[in-house]
Amino acid sequence: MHSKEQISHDEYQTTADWLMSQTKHRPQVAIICGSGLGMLADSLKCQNSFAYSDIPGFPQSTVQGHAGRLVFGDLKGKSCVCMQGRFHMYEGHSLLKTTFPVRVFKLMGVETLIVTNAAGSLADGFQPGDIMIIKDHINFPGLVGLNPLCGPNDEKFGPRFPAMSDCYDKGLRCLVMEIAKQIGVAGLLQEGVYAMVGGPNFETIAEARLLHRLGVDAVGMSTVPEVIVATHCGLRVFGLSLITNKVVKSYEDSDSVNHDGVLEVGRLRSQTVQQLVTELISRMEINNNENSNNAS
Ligand SMILES: O=P(O)(O)O[C@@H]1C[C@H](O)[C@@H](CO)O1
Ligand code: HPA
Repeated sequence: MHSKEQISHDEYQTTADWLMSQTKHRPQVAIICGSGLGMLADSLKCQNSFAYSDIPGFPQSTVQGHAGRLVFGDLKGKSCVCMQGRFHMYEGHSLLKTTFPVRVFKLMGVETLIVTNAAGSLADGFQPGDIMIIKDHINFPGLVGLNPLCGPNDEKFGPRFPAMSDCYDKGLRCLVMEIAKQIGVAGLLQEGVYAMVGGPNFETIAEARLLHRLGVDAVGMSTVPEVIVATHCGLRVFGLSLITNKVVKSYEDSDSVNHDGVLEVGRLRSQTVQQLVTELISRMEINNNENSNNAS
């Protein structure tokens, strides 16, 4: 059972200490790359990278389009760490394991987490290739008790009952809207609600209709556990979904979604996503509390 598994504070600290012994970078910003979005790491300068298989305590990526590499580097004067590949519940990882890197980042001094994902759209006005700023989420696994915060609470990371009503930072969302206007891609930008489902199968038509009626704008199989754990330990969060497909909602529709198509849209939009994230990092304010955090 997921909720019986525990990871001690010392285990997170061991991984953080190992990484800090292997790199001089002390990241302020962490980026998690969604399916097909691993190129976000390419803009980092003075890179140090580590295969997940070499990092003590790290799970392994098994999904195509998720390289399984942690890349440290500088971007526009900010120190960053980028996960080229994330962990999904459907791969068989517990939710604690899928979110393991987030707490490690916190212990390394990260203060802002940028999450990206590939997602299918339910909202009528969205098109494949659109980029949705996440303003809120619905945690479907969480509604049935699958939450990374289940089990004993580690007060050193955060409270037993954390608020989730403002987990996607409003200032960063407005900043990205502004950047999109300035770089001429505002027409691609949407804002909406992301819902996490367990996967790995894509939605049935009845499920798609249910999600649509519930007000979900985009659906995917990740991100929410990472955001919950990040919010719990006080990280500032920004999230975006690349809309890779429309979720089929009609029995008359002959379209169907597949992972190769998802990766293809990632490739097509990679430059725009990279530009938005790079400008965001460049312009965001950082507290400069070098490696100081209250989670240690
Ligand atoms: O890691 P993300 O959420 O970007 O991956 C999405 C959801 C599935 O893992 C996969 C389906 O194509 O892409
Ligand atoms: N559904 C769930 N996850 C996804 C989709 C989708 O349509 N597209 C990309 N990830």
